[in-house]
Amino acid sequence: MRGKFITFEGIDGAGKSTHIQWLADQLTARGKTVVTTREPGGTPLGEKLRALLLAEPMHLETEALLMFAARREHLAEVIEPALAAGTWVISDRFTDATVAYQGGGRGLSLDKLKVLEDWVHGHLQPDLTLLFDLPLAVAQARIGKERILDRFEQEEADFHERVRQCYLQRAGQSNGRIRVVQADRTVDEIKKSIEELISIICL
Ligand SMILES: Nc1ncnc2c1ncn2[C@@H]1O[C@H](COP(=O)(O)OP(=O)(O)OP(=O)(O)O)[C@@H](O)[C@H]1O
Ligand SMILES: Cc1cn([C@H]2C[C@H](O)[C@@H](COP(=O)(O)O)O2)c(=O)[nH]c1=O
Repeated sequence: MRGKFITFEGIDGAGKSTHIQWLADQLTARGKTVVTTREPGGTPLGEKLRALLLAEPMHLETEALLMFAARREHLAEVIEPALAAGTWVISDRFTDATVAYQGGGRGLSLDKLKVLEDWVHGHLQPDLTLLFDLPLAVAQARIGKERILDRFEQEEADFHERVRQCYLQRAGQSNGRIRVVQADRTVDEIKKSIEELISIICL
């Protein structure tokens, strides 16, 4: 049987990474074979593109095209073969991030992004997307202390607010694919919500 494709989304510092390995362990305990991965990245070429994307200033369309180039490679080398082999794939970000960051944050035309989405994975969408949502101030307080900020994390508050609102808008239009997880709660409370949401597609 084909594996399931689960993605985690949210503004920077929302808590995605904290919960991804935990979910992988939960699914493994239920007998699933699971691979965890991330975007941009997930392949040797994708990781090189990630390093450029997170550090080098570039035109916003170049940024969107490189996100999709890395994604094309990721789909071909990791995601599609894994799903076909019955492995579950959990990805830290996917195309919803491009819509939220390059569309909502930077203002790139959503019509152009839709063309790229249809081209690169018109046949495939995540089975479930967990959107970690929380106030920007909470996310920034969490990451502020511990990181050298990358090119996206260094953007002004308005940028991140637009990203957050774009994610929420897309969730509302997703026919239930994108589930909002209230992320300004304790890790244990969030894990409980994730368990409930995952049981929907584990049945
Ligand atoms: N529910 C929570 N309550 C308090 N702190 C949390 C919670 N979830 C995560 N954190 C902490 O917040 C910080 C950011 O979490 P994490 O790295 O998981 O976020 P992220 O969404 O993966 O961020 P990014 O997209 O920027 O990589 C970490 O220090 C983590 O330990
Ligand atoms: C896939 C994708 C990512 N981004 C941005 C969002 C984040 O700021 C970084 C990735 O860093 P993370 O710590 O691994 O979350 O890249 C983007 O702007 N567009 C995308 O499509």
